[in-house]
Amino acid sequence: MRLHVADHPLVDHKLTVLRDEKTPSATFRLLVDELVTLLAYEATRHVRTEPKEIRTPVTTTTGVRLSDPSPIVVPILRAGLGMLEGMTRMIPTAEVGFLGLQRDESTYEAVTYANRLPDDLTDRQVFLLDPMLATGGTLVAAIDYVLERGARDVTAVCLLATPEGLDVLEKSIGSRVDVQIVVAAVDERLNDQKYIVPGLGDAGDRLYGIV
Ligand SMILES: O=P(O)(O)OC[C@H]1O[C@H](OP(=O)(O)OP(=O)(O)O)[C@H](O)[C@@H]1O
Ligand SMILES: O=c1cc[nH]c(=O)[nH]1
Ligand SMILES: [Mg+2]
Repeated sequence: MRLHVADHPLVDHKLTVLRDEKTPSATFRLLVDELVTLLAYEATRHVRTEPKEIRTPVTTTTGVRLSDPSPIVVPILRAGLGMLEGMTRMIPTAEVGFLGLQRDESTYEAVTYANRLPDDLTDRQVFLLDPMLATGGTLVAAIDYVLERGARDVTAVCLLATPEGLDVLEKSIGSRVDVQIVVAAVDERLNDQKYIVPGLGDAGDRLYGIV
């Protein structure tokens, strides 16, 4: 497993506003979108390209274009939906699949309630989007899901992670496939309710306002 933690003052600034409990949903949504755009730069460093001949006003030259088959971007509902627009703006040819996973409030286990993904993900680059990597249960379930469908090139883009969650991910997934995790920050720990500390609260509720 490869972990990349963004180290950039703009990311830190936006994250601080995001964490503030006084930040309203409208601003929160905007900031999530902006943060994903910044993280996408690193997350797509190895996006597949192929050569493309073009003619400039001066000469012909060989550039690149995003390869076929196109990458597939998968927001994990609900909160991951807030990251979709920012990511597809960066990869306009990407296809979009959906995974609905919700953490059970008493067992903290991830329960799958929806999926709309191609059956065959062989040779597809997959970008999973979820702002919160807390216990790691949700991301492990999502990665297992795409691995079962043949994906081998998987990048997860998250805003916050915990050391505990990253540990779970490494133990569960790390030996099976080389997954890349791109995060804005790794926070201190989980609290007794398995919330990220200092964190930003419930990302889905803060994005969409419905508890
Ligand atoms: O690492 P974990 O301990 O599994 O927790 C992380 C998950 O919890 C949140 O989703 P939630 O279950 O609140 O669903 P929501 O996005 O619909 O609010 C978050 O968006 C992650 O998907
Ligand atoms: O802190 C947390 C943990 C899980 N899910 C969230 O939305 N926030
Ligand atoms: Mg939630």
